[in-house]
Amino acid sequence: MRIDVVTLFPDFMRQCAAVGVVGRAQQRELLQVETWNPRDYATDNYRTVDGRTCGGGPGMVMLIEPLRSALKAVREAAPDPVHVIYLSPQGARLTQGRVEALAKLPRIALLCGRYEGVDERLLAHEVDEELSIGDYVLSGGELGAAVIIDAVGRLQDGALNDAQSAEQDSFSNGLLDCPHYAKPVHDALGDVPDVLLSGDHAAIRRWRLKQSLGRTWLRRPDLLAQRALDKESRALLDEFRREHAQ
Ligand SMILES: CN1CCN(c2ccccc2CNc2ccc(C(N)=O)cn2)CC1
Repeated sequence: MRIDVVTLFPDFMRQCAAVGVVGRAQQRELLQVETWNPRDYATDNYRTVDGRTCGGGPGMVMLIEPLRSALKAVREAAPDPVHVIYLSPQGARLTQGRVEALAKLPRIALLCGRYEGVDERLLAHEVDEELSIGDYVLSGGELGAAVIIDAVGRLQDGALNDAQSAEQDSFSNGLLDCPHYAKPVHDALGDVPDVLLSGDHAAIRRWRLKQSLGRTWLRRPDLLAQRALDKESRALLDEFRREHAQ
């Protein structure tokens, strides 16, 4: 998969994509992340990328031309069609379901707004989808772009050594993750639950599922409401709720 990022901070974006699982996915050529700086496509001597807000008001707006030229260069850089995403507080909330759909595309481009945002005419003609990573205000779209690069990059085939970890990820099965423990088995902070030391893998799987269900019920009942539970899960959640009520 190829991801092109249009941003005034290319070094920052390249660093975000160079570390960890995503960096390794790039080394394995499972993922390619390229950056494009609108300033390189500004035609005036001052490399201007922003303009005064029409109608008055504080702040500046990103100009059409440098962005349009940068996106043209993005499209021409490779044959596959590009799905252009704009990160903004006005976008649809990003979910794991949307991430999984995006991860299947051959190419996406991430347009990162700064200042007060981008000229609406550019958005209307060049952007396919507007996404928000959450209901809060950031100084630019780059952190949203970094989130998408990571969430989509780690899902590329071969990016994760243990395919299961992608499956067992919280949100992949619509539930919050269960607790995790490492040695020492006994610590001043407490002990590792016995079941995890039992070697009984069926019991361990049930315990983890019960913990995921219980935590989701306690912390994110909205997620539980979205999910049909099978017989086993309903029984485990009832058990958890009985224990929790006592
Ligand atoms: C003070 N203004 C700065 C510019 N900003 C703005 C406006 C439009 C587009 C991009 C931005 C960049 N900011 C973002 C971007 C994304 C998110 C998100 N939730 O995904 C939050 N913030 C609006 C606020």
